[in-house]
Amino acid sequence: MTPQELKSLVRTIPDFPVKGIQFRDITTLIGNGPGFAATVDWLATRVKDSGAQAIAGMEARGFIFGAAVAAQSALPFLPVRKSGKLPCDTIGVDYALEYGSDRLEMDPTSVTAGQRVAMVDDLLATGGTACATAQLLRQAGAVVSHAFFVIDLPDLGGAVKLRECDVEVAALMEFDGD
Ligand SMILES: O=P(O)(O)OC[C@H]1O[C@H](OP(=O)(O)OP(=O)(O)O)[C@H](O)[C@@H]1O
Ligand SMILES: Nc1ncnc2[nH]cnc12
Repeated sequence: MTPQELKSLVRTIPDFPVKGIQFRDITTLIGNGPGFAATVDWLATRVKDSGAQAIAGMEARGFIFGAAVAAQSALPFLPVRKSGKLPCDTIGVDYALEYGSDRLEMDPTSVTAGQRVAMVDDLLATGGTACATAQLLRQAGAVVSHAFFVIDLPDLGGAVKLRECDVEVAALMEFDGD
């Protein structure tokens, strides 16, 4: 499937979760078997080329793609979770989103010192989630140099912000604000 065909599988819902947001919904993409497989293949190829030794995915939509890519690549998967979900001691970080704020936490012992960890998520908007995740992973001892997304919303500046945090970015498709 071409990137353009994959893009056509993403559904846009206006005014969700708040008025003025064009919500780019991957439900319809992952609901298409060949589309989901081609998306995971695209991500797995980039992860392999990056030399990553593990994949971190951000709850919740990052788990869908991150875990699939990790399993296909036979790499460890590190879940970066929303606040209060992990039963162990955690490290955490608060961050801002396109439509609010949140907190992410992880088990610091899930990373080994110097491990090269790539981030995988469904969508890059302001970059708040991915920058916060890079900060957490680095605090735990990881080397974080790459992030891979299905969707980038370039108007929101996430790729620029991530490069400022020394993270290289690649995305399968882009949506302009409209
Ligand atoms: O670049 P940013 O501005 O940080 O936005 C991108 C993040 O927003 C969405 O997650 P959300 O927090 O809505 O959670 P969900 O995956 O649980 O739906 C999306 O899955 C990314 O993780
Ligand atoms: N416009 C958007 N659509 C889907 N998920 C998002 N996460 C942040 N902004 C988003």
